[in-house]
Amino acid sequence: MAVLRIGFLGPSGTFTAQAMARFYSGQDYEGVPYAEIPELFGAVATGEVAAGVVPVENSLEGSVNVTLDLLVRDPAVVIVGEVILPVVHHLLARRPGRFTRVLSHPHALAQCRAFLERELPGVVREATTSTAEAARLVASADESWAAIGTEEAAERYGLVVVARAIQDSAENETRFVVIGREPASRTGKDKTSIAFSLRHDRPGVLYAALGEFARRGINLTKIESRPARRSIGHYIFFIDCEGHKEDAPVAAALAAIIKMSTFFKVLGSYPRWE
Ligand SMILES: O=C(O)C(=O)C[C@]1(C(=O)O)C=C[C@@H](O)C=C1
Repeated sequence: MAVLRIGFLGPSGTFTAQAMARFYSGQDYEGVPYAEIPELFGAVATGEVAAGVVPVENSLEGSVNVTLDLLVRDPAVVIVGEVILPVVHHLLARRPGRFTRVLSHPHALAQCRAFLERELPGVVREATTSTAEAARLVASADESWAAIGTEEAAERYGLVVVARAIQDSAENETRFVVIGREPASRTGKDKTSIAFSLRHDRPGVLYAALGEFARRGINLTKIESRPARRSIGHYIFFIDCEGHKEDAPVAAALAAIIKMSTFFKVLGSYPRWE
């Protein structure tokens, strides 16, 4: 059988690469790095790769907005799995010293805010497309540049770990989703992700929508709203619930919500990460 080609937010040494390795452990696969999340969605949609792994939310910083927006907008892509990983950041450099610039993914810089304010006040923070890309750039830059990233990135790009575990919380973790073109099959331990916009024609519609889950005893694992990218006051709600969209109670709740919605999309039903 042909080796599975799996897209991930690269280059090698990102947290997304770790998530891919966990999800596909024991399987014969080849990781294909993409520098940007939209490009990776495109590669999954066209079949250039069989599936892709992207970050979706972090326990300190919240959602990865570009991923949520693409899950809503891309008609060819569904969530087929999830991975939740502890995220431990290190300060990486060519050698210890005084730093003038620190590079990383904006989410990583934000997850280390307290350390940066305390230990590197006034040092310029520069956003990169991933933590590993920051390490790759620092490896060939001035010695006063540092990166925030994984130990694996330090090894891969020839850097040393200057400060360990610099994230604001020891409990820091990121949830990743695996995206594909064909829905995942039902396992009995599934989760369903939906996105919808509600009609504005009567009070209490969000309350009514949540009630459809509550009165069927369906547990929600996430609720979030994002701007619908129109004018103020228009939102898209993102809900994750336990169960598969074909389980009778979930199917009934979703059917009721569709009737209250101006937009509705099942982003996927997939095995829960445990
Ligand atoms: O840059 C990386 O290493 C990534 O995999 C991206 C990412 C993110 O987008 O949140 C993933 C995990 C961490 O939360 C920090 C960065």
